[in-house]
Amino acid sequence: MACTSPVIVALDYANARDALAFVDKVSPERCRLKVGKELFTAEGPELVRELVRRDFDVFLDLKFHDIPNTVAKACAAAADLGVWMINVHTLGGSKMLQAAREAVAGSASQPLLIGVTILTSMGSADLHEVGLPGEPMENVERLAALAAQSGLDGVVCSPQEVSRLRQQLPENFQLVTPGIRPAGSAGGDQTRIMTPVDAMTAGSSYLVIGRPITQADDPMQALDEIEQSLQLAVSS
Ligand SMILES: O=C(O)c1cc(=O)[nH]c(=O)n1[C@@H]1O[C@H](COP(=O)(O)O)[C@@H](O)[C@H]1O
Repeated sequence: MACTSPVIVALDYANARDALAFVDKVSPERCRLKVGKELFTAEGPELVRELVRRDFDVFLDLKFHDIPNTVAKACAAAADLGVWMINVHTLGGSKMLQAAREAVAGSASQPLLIGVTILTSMGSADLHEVGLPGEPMENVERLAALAAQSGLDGVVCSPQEVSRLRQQLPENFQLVTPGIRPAGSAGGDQTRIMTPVDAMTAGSSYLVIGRPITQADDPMQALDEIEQSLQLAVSS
């Protein structure tokens, strides 16, 4: 049975043992899983293959950002792992994005190819520091349009930009949103945040959620409460 939940749990654990202790308690129908830089650097592709073998939809979040040739080869290697979704940085520019698109199109498994716009940890002061003028919203709009023109399947953005992007981009364009914080949970290093229900109401396709689940005293209860809030919102 395919997963119908929008929740992608970010497995930001230091090692496979800790990650699998969480994974053992969930099923592929219940949620999707994200493997990012910490876990991948520690454990490599074998853990990714194991999650794919267990039938999970895996988002391999390595945010490739390099010259077009290197990114294309990295995307092809990521696609060969059989993952469901991969990502690249849109700030790599259209030539890099198109090279990534061609590489994924030529792969056997053809994962969804998603472009990171402006990291959800960044506010306007952080953008100005690196020479990007304006507010996060206008930068995200510009980079999302570039991703769409370059043939990507969607973008990573904050939930705060979703309702604007939904008016500008094709209906099937995937809006993948980290920066999700249930009411009362710590923001941590995230700047542009929203609750799970508000993000879905705005039009997010997927909610990427890490610490509010993985660092909770009871991760399964935290996941359960998020799921229940989403179900309540749908039925009300
Ligand atoms: O590409 C991502 O997944 C990503 C992009 C972004 O702009 N912001 C962002 O937080 N992420 C990832 O989403 C996850 C969010 O984790 P929490 O802040 O713990 O919920 C982390 O694994 C980040 O690496």
